[in-house]
Amino acid sequence: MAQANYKEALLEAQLDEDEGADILMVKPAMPYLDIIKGLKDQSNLPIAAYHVSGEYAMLKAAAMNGWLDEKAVVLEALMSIRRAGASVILTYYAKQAAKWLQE
Ligand SMILES: NCc1[nH]cc(CCC(=O)O)c1CC(=O)O
Repeated sequence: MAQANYKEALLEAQLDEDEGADILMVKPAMPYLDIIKGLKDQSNLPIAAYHVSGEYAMLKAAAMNGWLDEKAVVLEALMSIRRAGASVILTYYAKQAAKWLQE
């Protein structure tokens, strides 16, 4: 699949749905927020996003260097995935985010 081709991504996902997919998962998540939004608009299936290790590592490394406020930036990143249309987010920040959201 051509990464630059938005229409092809939506078409491939439609074919997956036609073959009986129960969930449509997009990975990695943040470079493909437009695809998440497009799938949300096109399909009634749950849209899942995989916030992959590289996305986690970028945030964690920057936080460890003191370059950003980890809690604020991570919750904003996860919110952007949610706002794009994902109702499921697989992320290595899951346990930490759950704790932050309960504070
Ligand atoms: N295709 C397998 C698969 N499923 C999810 C990931 C990403 C795992 C991660 O980096 O968090 C990978 C490896 C890859 O595509 O490179």
